[in-house]
Amino acid sequence: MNVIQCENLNKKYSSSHALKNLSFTIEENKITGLIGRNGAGKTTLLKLIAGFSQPSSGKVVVFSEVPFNNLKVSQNMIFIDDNMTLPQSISLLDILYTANDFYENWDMELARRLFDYFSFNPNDLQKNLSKGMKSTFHAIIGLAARCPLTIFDEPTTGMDASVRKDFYRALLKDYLEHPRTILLSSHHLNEIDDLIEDVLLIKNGEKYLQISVEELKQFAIGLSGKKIVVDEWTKGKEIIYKKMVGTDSAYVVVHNDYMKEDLEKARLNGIDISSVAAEDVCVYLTNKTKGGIDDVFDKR
Ligand SMILES: Nc1ncnc2c1ncn2[C@@H]1O[C@H](COP(=O)(O)OP(=O)(O)OP(=O)(O)O)[C@@H](O)[C@H]1O
Repeated sequence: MNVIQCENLNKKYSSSHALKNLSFTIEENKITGLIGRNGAGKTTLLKLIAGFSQPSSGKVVVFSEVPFNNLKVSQNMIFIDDNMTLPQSISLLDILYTANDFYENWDMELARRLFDYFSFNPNDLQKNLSKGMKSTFHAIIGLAARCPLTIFDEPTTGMDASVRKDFYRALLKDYLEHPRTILLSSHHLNEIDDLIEDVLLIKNGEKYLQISVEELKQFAIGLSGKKIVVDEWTKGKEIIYKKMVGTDSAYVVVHNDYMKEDLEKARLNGIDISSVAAEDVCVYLTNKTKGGIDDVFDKR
């Protein structure tokens, strides 16, 4: 069953066209990573799904309903980001007890355990937390609420590496015990590629790719060697990234649609063939130019 369905979704602001004709579906009980560069439209899309804003045109359907101002959607969904508005004058612990009354599936024991594990002071106020602690507290709410649709928009902002790891591990463990539909936007695909099942990659407000992480890991290969030989073996291929190495060698990333035998032949011709990490594939695919930042310097 699809929990989210978007059809030709557009969102225009006065100065920008943030989402352009986005169409996709998200299945129930999957963790999907929403990946895209700064300004790609991730937050805009997540807010439309959450029902916080309305599309300029096109359709967004969540739990078979239009999410804007919709009680069924808001009862079954939680949206976690670093701007969450929480009561400013009640203590952190009281916020958790308030959430306990609000969310049907709330697990107070899990919330307390995580709260203690991350060394929160029950009497602190949310407004006095550091940036990373605030994100961690919001993440606890997102996990313990166990909403059928859980949206995390850049949930790890400000968290240090160790807390980020703990959070992702907690998310995975809890998801395995209590499967639900989770949408997670992140700039760090390398940190979540063991966690998410599918990737929705958006570029300049458009859907670029929606595939499983496993497929993404096979999507591209890197060929390196003498430029003249690499050029020959990548002729007519979809080039995703290209850089010169030294004066006469090159590293080229291409969409992997080679036959096994051809790759063997390329190896015999002195080409080194390597896999490309899922995160790098996304970075290359969403680069403005094939050479990335190197092009700024090479064209002087
Ligand atoms: N309220 C707004 N008014 C005008 N433009 C907006 C507004 N919100 C977002 N935008 C524009 O829409 C585009 C997409 O922004 P959005 O915040 O959705 O991107 P993002 O992928 O979440 O970026 P980041 O990774 O930097 O958080 C950007 O060009 C942004 O400037």
